[in-house]
Amino acid sequence: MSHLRSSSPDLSLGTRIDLDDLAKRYVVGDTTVTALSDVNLHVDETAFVVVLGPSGSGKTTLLNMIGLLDVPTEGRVALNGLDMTRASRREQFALRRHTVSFIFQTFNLFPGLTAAENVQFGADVAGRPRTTEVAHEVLDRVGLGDRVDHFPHQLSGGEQQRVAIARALATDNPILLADEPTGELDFRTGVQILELLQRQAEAGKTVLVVTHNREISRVADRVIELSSGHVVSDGPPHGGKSRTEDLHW
Ligand SMILES: Nc1ncnc2c1ncn2[C@@H]1O[C@H](COP(=O)(O)OP(=O)(O)OP(=O)(O)O)[C@@H](O)[C@H]1O
Repeated sequence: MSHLRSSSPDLSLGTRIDLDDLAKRYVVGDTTVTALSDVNLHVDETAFVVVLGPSGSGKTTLLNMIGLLDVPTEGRVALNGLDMTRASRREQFALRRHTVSFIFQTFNLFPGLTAAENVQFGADVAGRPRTTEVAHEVLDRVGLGDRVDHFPHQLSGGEQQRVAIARALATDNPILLADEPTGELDFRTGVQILELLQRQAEAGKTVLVVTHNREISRVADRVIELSSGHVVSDGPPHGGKSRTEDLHW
């Protein structure tokens, strides 16, 4: 994989995710936990994709595989057609840096940095030029142009999640991976965050949201349902895609 250079701008172009015959097993003492098995998944559209499943079904493990944060026990993970299971750590680092961005349930902002500095950090990590301008531009885009100098503790939960989304957008990476991004938020704020994520998919990103909340899956373009580490269904939401106004939880 010598074509994979750490600073290659080509790496950020695609949004294709391929998981082939994937399995992940954890060995703890005498017990082997199968977190994922026989997973075959292909995402090559820019879309709002929801991975739905109950607690322990393997959602976070799946996200970690796609985000190259962990390696599978069996099978293949490819991003933009590049087989990451055969790549060196350095090559994985390069691809991760230019392809995926993460959004977490608990926001994971740096408490000692302002909103703008948190977002600028994302742009810096991705090696983008003019990161101060980028930070202000994306904070404007998520509706926080008037909060740039606020620290996380001076922001509401929803605003903190917007900063986290802005930090992910500041990387300009094509795939956004969000683990229960509305889990800490009240219903109304959660819906606003979903709308913001939907807009990113409409603007050309692949947005993959992991949740146990079936209601959220109603507004997805595609729902991948996990049960005990298996993909049990994959397609548009039952009854068609709903509008966020029709959600209740
Ligand atoms: N590092 C680990 N070591 C051992 N077992 C693990 C590890 N990580 C996850 N597991 C197990 O793998 C299974 C899947 O875990 P995972 O966190 O992916 O599920 P999840 O669907 O994201 O759950 P939740 O919604 O509760 O976060 C669970 O049975 C869990 O106990």
